[in-house]
Amino acid sequence: MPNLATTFLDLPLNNPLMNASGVWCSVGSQLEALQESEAGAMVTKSCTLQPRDGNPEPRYRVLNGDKPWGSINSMGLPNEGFAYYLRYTERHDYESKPLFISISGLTLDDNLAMIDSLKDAVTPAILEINLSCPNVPGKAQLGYDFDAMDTLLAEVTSGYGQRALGVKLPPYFDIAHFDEAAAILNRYPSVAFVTCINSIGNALAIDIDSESVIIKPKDGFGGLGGDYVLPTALANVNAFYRRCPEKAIIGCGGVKSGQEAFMHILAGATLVQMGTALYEEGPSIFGRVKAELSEIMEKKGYSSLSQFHGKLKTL
Ligand SMILES: O=C1NC(=O)NC(C(=O)O)N1
Repeated sequence: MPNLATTFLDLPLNNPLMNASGVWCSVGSQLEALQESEAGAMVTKSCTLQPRDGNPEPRYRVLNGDKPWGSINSMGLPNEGFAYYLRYTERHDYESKPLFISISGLTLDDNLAMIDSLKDAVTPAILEINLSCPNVPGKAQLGYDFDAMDTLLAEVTSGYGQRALGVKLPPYFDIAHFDEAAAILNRYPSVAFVTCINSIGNALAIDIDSESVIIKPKDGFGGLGGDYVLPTALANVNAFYRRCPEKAIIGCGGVKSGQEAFMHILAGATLVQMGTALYEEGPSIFGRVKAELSEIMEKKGYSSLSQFHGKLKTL
């Protein structure tokens, strides 16, 4: 029986699967469901300092109906506010699985205020800073502004006392951008992990019958997830895996079965997050994907993740 156990930042996990921030993790009942699920770890919804309602609905849709190829969303960072998730970090059962807390401050000061409280709380929760929400009207994705990202990381790593933290990146599509983003990240040793990718920002889905967009915010422009983004997600995982040998990579994007989880791990991901597929199937997905990954490993004769982690072959 293959062993799906792994470690992340020296913490033991019984498997590499977890939710993507934003999916099934905004309120206590969802977080408790993840706690009870077979996920190996879990992350909270990216929070802002104050609670937010987010964008008007409809703001999430699956694409191509009965056989959905993915999703489009423009949630707009709806969340209960930082204090709510900080309170959850105080009641999480860390023995059962690690917890990540995701923050997405609307300003640098908001991010620094949240980090200061987190540092004082001395919580075991692992900080993932979201640099890539594409859906707050008027707010550019930090991950696409390299100077701003560099400034933020300098302030944040120092504000967090050089404690290990990670960043959630947008997808990049140019080798020069992989090089430049990795060069910035490598200047910050306390950036211990990189989560690739967030949704592909500002896609546009059209319904031919109504001749209309299908989500309300931003004239229908929203982040793309699901099958559509798998090749881009794998490329970003592998690009940062190659460029950041001292950092762990968390893969996110297009994972709906053991197959894509295997691909992400082969490409260099230590942990694998699920978004769209979790949104549609619910937390039972973790048991299914665990079994599928285990079956693939069995067939290939792998008894542990380390036997194929990062071992993607080239031609
Ligand atoms: O970082 C984010 N990525 C998304 O695709 N959607 C959410 C959101 O809109 O809140 N945030």
